[in-house]
Amino acid sequence: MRAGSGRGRPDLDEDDIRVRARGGSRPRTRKRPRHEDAQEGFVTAVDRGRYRCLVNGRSVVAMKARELGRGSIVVGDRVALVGDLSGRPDTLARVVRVEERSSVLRRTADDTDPVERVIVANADRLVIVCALADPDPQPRFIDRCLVAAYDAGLEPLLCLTKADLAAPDELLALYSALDLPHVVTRRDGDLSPLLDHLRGRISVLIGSSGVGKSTLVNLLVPEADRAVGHVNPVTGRGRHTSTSAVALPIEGGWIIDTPGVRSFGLAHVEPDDVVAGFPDLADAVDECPPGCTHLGDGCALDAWVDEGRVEAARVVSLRRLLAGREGEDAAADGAGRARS
Ligand SMILES: Nc1nc2c(ncn2[C@@H]2O[C@H](COP(=O)(O)OP(=O)(O)OP(=O)(O)O)[C@@H](O)[C@H]2O)c(=O)[nH]1
Ligand SMILES: [Zn+2]
Repeated sequence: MRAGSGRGRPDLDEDDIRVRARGGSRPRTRKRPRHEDAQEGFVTAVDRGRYRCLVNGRSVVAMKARELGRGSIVVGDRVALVGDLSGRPDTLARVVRVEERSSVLRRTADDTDPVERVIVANADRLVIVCALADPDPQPRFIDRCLVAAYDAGLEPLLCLTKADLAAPDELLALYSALDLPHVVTRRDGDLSPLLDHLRGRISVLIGSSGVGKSTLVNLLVPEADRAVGHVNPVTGRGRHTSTSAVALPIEGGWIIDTPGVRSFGLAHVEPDDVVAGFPDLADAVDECPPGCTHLGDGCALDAWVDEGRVEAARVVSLRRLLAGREGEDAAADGAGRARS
């Protein structure tokens, strides 16, 4: 609801891609105009062409220099700025350079915007937040996020919330073959295991509606006060915001909250890289005939399921992602249901 509301259809940025686009999805080096006096900054929020950046410990609002063209600037970007860097109210600096990105995450295309847009740059960890109950856990959502994380080169962390309502064992069993780091949280529980994973890192939080993301962020970064949600993170004024990601400082690192981001797009991910998100199925897939789509006859996964050597649920999940990649709506279904 927040994402995209109130904005017209903006022009495509050069690093946004149509759902069916192939290739060209890797981070790229940008042109570098000279600005000797430019200062380094870190983008913490983006709203309607204004960028909030942390520069020398000060929070500065900036616009994009014309010479940067159509390329996007997103939360997590490392940028160079010139102009008024005082951070005083109603001042505006200029971003003159975007440094090469070490990773990019794209949100899913959806009905209102058929383009997978880059929403976060330079993250190194994806925290997949999933409730153990209320709403029920959604392994397909987790699997989709795992594929996105591995593809983007982010380390996944499974964060299972609401352990006071249900035990994590059944869900964890599904991922036991994966060597997937996880933490379990509960109401009034100890958050230090989670904090240990976040310290000094750039972590992105993703999860369906109601799983407890805001609750976690408010406990981890009390001054962020995410429950309020009506203060524009860029201008600081009380206007409803259309932002889709905000970086909050946490113990030498950043935690990036993604309100309104339903899931991450996979349309640009090659089938082999989707399969790579299921390392527990790798040995089975090795026995597939050359060029196997894993969706039709002769796929070795069927035999492995019949022989009880892999979890049927995992194969179903992989196939849903592979089949749904062309029409992202189908694949996003698992993630979308909990939102409605
Ligand atoms: N029992 C229990 N309830 C929790 C826990 N964490 C959060 N909740 C409750 O779950 C509900 C949803 O929590 P939020 O933090 O708003 O969830 P969210 O993921 O931010 O949801 P959206 O803002 O819709 O994306 C609230 O009523 C919380 O109080 C928990 O560990 N245990
Ligand atoms: Zn196969």
